[in-house]
Amino acid sequence: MVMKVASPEKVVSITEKVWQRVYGGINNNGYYYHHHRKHRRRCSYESEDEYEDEDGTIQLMQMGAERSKNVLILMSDTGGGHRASAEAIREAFRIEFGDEYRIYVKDVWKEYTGWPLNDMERSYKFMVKHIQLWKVAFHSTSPRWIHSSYLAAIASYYAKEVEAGLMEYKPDIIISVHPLMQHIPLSVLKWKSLQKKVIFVTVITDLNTCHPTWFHPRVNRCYCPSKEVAKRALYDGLEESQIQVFGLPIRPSFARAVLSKDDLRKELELDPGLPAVLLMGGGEGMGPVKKTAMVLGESLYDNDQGKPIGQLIIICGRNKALASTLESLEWKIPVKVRGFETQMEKWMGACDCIITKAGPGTIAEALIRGLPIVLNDYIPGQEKGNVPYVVDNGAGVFTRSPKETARIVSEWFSTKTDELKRMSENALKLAQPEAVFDIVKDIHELACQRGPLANIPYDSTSSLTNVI
Ligand SMILES: CCCCCCCC/C=C\CCCCCCCC(=O)OC[C@H](CO[C@@H]1O[C@H](CO)[C@H](O)[C@H](O)[C@H]1O)OC(=O)CCCCCCC/C=C\CCCCCCCC
Ligand SMILES: O=c1ccn([C@@H]2O[C@H](COP(=O)(O)OP(=O)(O)O)[C@@H](O)[C@H]2O)c(=O)[nH]1
Repeated sequence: MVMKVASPEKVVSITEKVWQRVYGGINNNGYYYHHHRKHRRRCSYESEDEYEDEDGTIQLMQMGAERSKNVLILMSDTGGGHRASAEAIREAFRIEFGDEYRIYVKDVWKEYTGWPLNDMERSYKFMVKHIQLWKVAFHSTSPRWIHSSYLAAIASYYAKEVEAGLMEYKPDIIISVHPLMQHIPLSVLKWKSLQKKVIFVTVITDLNTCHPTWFHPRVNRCYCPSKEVAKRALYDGLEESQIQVFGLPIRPSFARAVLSKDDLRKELELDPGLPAVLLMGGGEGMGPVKKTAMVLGESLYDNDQGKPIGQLIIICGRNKALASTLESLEWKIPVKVRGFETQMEKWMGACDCIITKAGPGTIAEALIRGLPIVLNDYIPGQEKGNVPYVVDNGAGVFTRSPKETARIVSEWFSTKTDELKRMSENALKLAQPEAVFDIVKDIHELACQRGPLANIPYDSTSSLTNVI
């Protein structure tokens, strides 16, 4: 719908009225003069030609079409990967589309609901510490009838709170990057008759053996990071048209980093000449980090020559106890112990290989940096399949033994440098640095196909409490 008006003052007053009706306020950027085009990538229905007017009368796009679209990314800090992917998507939207999208990254469960939804971080940490418990929880909840009924019950119990949490951000698009954030919000959208208006997409952040809660038949798109996951999605009942395989979304700073290894080492105060191994365990510093560090501290020291053959960087993430224990130790080789780092692309860029548990985010980042990977642990269930993904593609090895890990890295730094090089090349072949851009462009396409903004009546829909 195009509205013609005689003067700018008039435009403002009509716009104001509509903004007030739909959003309860005035948005200064929410109206559109056809000579004022802000971003070349805007949806084609906003093209200048369509709205050209010979007499120069100012034309106004459909109300709200030029306002920023609200995108709500649902995540939880259960591990570090969901936040990292959410931030990657936010950054890619900003790079590709400027202020056309306003992005909110939120753990709506934590902010708005009660137990157990608001306590997932702690429960998850507890469960993965008692790994058998996690294994049972993961596998026993895999059948659809079990997780669907359980999540439906939670959805009804917390309907009002989830509704408030979602509606606060007035989303035009909802992106879930978490396995437990499909069913409940989609139920709420259905109850509010908003399903046809709000675009809902899932971005899966597990590379292979992901939990079936990721797959919900009512999503507009399900972005799978690998063909293996896409097969699972099809098997679980999603249509081919719902599935896209681009890769796991990694922060654009990884794809766009330009600094050389030498410069990074200078900046991070590392030894410029010694090969470097990065040791980590996801956002929470999990896995056999301490034991591995201690064995490496010995094996990377050449006793015959009385000098180190490598240096060690340990990133402990949010595990403060681990960081302070490691800091208190004496080392024969150069060692850097760090807590939670926000510029992982720099630390990875300064190193020659990595030792990590099989976290999908860390793996995908290491592949982009061409780092051969020693996988020293995995969480049963969702991380199990990441091991063959790396090993079968020749980008790394798997061993749970700290001694074996130390032996492998020492050889890579001395007698087997050719193997290190070959694995680095294989890692680069597997890398998908553009995935996050492909994902946001596809979401943008979906938004364009939906046409001008739907004027979603967030304020006027009846409360869920009347529906349930
Ligand atoms: C006989 C059966 C009775 C069923 C009763 C249900 C009891 C519910 C108890 C436990 C729930 C267990 C949930 C298992 C499904 C989780 C799916 C999954 O894959 O989760 C993974 C994430 C963390 O992922 C990390 O992400 C990284 C990605 O970058 C990376 O992959 C890393 O490797 C991963 O570790 O796990 C969670 O988020 C788990 C949250 C723990 C929830 C704690 C229990 C709280 C109870 C209920 C919450 C409501 C949801 C219940 C869902 C039940 C059905 C699935
Ligand atoms: O100090 C740290 C440690 C980890 N990470 C990031 O946290 C994510 C970890 O995700 P992964 O899937 O590997 O494991 P999870 O922590 O989810 O189990 C990766 O993007 C890491 O780069 C980070 O930014 N800073």
